[in-house]
Amino acid sequence: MVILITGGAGFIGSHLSEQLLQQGHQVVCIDNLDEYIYCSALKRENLSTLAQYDNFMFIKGDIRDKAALQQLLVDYQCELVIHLAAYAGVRPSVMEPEKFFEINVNGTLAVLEAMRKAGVRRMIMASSSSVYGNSTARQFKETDAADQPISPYAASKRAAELVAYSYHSLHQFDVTCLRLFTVFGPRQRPEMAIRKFIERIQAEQPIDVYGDGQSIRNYTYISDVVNAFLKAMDKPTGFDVYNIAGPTTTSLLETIEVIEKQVGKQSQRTYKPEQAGDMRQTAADISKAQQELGYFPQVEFEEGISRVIDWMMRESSKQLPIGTYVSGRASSTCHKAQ
Ligand SMILES: O=C(O)[C@H]1O[C@H](OP(=O)(O)OP(=O)(O)OC[C@H]2O[C@@H](n3ccc(=O)[nH]c3=O)[C@H](O)[C@@H]2O)[C@H](O)[C@@H](O)[C@H]1O
Repeated sequence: MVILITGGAGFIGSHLSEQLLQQGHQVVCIDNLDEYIYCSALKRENLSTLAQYDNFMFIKGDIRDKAALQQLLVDYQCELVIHLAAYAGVRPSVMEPEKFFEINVNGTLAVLEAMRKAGVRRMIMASSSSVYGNSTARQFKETDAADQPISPYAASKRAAELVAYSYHSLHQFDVTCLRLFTVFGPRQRPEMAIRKFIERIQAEQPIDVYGDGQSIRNYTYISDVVNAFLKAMDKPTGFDVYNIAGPTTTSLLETIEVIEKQVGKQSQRTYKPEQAGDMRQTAADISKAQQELGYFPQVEFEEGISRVIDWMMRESSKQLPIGTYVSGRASSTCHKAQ
């Protein structure tokens, strides 16, 4: 199958592309190698892995360029779009909401419109656990209301789902939205907690702990997320949303303890106020994905952490720059995470 992946140079996109290429699919990746959330050198490194495959094609471009996107879809005779391009990150979205809406909502609309004009009507898109807001439900279900987002990022992801629904309704698009729960693994974005914590604990530098440490996350290992996308490709028609999450939940303090144990060092913790836009807890009911997609997460949290640490040890020998979000723009020098 010929598949167009938006945002294919990023963390999830590069892992998914690799699997699809290994399965013999032709992958056309469009990515603007943006520097906003983190350094593009890391995305170029991801691309270098994919460039080894003959069935991989990379186009540096912006998803809002509808004409170019339409041309790509036609030229390569794409049958499916996997839409991952987005500004990610709850906390930066509070500071610059317009940017998040411009890419996550208008960008999604541009992709859908280009698809309509090119006659491609199948999309799988990455949504987010954040759409559930601070719901008091013990485990979020797809049938729960998702109309009280607590960050612009969450609102933008929910809006993208709704725009996609309108294309399903008006133009008979088949759309599958995967609501991903805090994904982690090798190539993870540098400003996300797990990567930041491992790096800083290893380097014996202090870590910031937001709130009282009791917030809860249902972390999901990257290979389980890739598997969810592959399963969704077999799902035939209609419009659906699915929770995609790992097997367990952990509190922030438990997460830090697991990392300390595996790194073999104690953290130096600086407690900071709870961050605006941060969810208190995420926990998924994944029974719909189990029943309808056959999605069963395989990687336990501790095993996932151990794999990330192994990867980071291997990477540190390459001395790659580490970019991060710094007050509204990626650090221009792309040095150490803040
Ligand atoms: O599921 C999602 O939809 C989202 O998952 C992710 O968001 P979060 O669950 O907030 O992950 P992440 O930043 O790793 O913080 C984890 C915990 O560490 C705490 N945290 C974080 C950093 C830090 O320095 N200190 C800290 O205490 C922090 O307060 C939090 O309690 C994606 O970033 C987002 O793009 C989106 O995809």
